[in-house]
Amino acid sequence: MIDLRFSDGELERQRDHITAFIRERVDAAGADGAVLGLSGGIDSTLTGYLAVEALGAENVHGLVLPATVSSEGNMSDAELVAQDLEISYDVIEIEPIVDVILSTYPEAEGDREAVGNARARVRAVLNYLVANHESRLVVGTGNRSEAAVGYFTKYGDGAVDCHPIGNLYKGQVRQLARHVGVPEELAAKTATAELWADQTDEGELGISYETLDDILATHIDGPLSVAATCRLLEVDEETVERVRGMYERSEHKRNAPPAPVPLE
Ligand SMILES: Nc1ncnc2c1ncn2[C@@H]1O[C@H](COP(=O)(O)OP(=O)(O)OC[C@H]2O[C@@H]([n+]3cccc(C(=O)O)c3)[C@H](O)[C@@H]2O)[C@@H](O)[C@H]1O
Ligand SMILES: Nc1ncnc2c1ncn2[C@@H]1O[C@H](COP(=O)(O)OP(=O)(O)OP(=O)(O)O)[C@@H](O)[C@H]1O
Ligand SMILES: [Mg+2]
Repeated sequence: MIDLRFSDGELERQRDHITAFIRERVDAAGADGAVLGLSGGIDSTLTGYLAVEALGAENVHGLVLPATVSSEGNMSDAELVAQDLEISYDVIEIEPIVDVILSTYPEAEGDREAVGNARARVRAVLNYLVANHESRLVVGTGNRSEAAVGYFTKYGDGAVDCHPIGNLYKGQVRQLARHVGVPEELAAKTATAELWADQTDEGELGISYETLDDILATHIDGPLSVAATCRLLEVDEETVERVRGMYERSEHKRNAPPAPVPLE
C-alpha cells in the first residue's frame, strides 16, 4: 500500500483549487450557477459542498432522482444534504420515464445493464432540462478512479459540463469530504451506483478502491511498470493487468467521439 492521503495543507489547497475551478467554469460560460444530481453518495455530496462554497447556496440547484432500485436511506440522505446546504432542490421519480422508454423497446426489459444505464441517462436529461431552463452548468461528480476504469455511464452520469473532483482518487474524495465538514456517516458510506438492486462499486469492479487507487497512482497515472507496481504494492500481476485492461478498454469514454480524418 502507498499513502495517497493529503496533508492538511494540501487539503486546503485542493479545496481552494476546486472551488476556484467551479467559479471559473461558471463565469467563463456566463452561466447563472450550477445544477447537480444528489444521490446521497459521497461524490455528489462533496461536489455539492464545494459548489456551494464556490458559488453560494442560492446559485446551486440539486436534483434528487429516485428510481425503484434506489434505497430510501440514500434518497433521504440526498435530501438532507440539500437541506443542510440550504440549496433549492427537486425530487423527481424517474421510473415512470424509464418505463415509457422501455415500453417503446420492450426487448431491453430485464437487461440489467442496459436498463441501469438508461436510468443514468434519464437523470442526464433532467439535469440538462434544468440547466437549459435556468442557465446553469451541469456540475459532474466523477472522480479519477471511476474515470480511469470507465466506471460511469457514457452520456449518463458522464454527461456533464465539468468535473470538479475529476482529479481525485476515491480515497482522497473521502478525505476531502471529511475536511470540508461532510458528516462522517456520509463520508464513510459504501460506494454504489444504484443502477440495480444491491449493486456496489467494489463488488462489480472486483477490486477494492484502496487497491485500485494504488494501482492507478503507481502504474496508470504514475511511471512504474507492471512488475515494479506488483513489487511495490504486493499485488499480483493479474490484478494490475486487469486494471490496465479496464483503463485501455474505456478510453473511448474519456475522449470526444472520433470522425474520420478529413480527405486531403
Ligand atoms: N471501443 C469503443 N469505441 C467507441 N464506443 C464504444 C467502444 N466500446 C463500447 N462503446 C460504446 O459504449 C457503450 C458502453 O458504455 P456504457 O453505455 O457506459 O456502458 P458500460 O460501460 O457497459 O456500463 C457502465 C458501467 O458503469 C457503471 N456505472 C454507471 C453509472 C454510474 C456508476 C457509478 O459509479 O455511480 C457506475 C455501471 O455499473 C457499469 O459497470 C457501448 O454500448 C457502445 O455504444
Ligand atoms: N438517485 C439519484 N439522484 C440524483 N442523482 C443521482 C442519483 N443516482 C446517481 N446520481 C448522480 O450520478 C452520480 C454518479 O453516481 P456515483 O454513485 O458514482 O456517485 P455518488 O453516489 O455521489 O457516490 P458513490 O460513488 O460513493 O456512491 C452521482 O454523484 C449523482 O450526481
Ligand atoms: Mg452512488
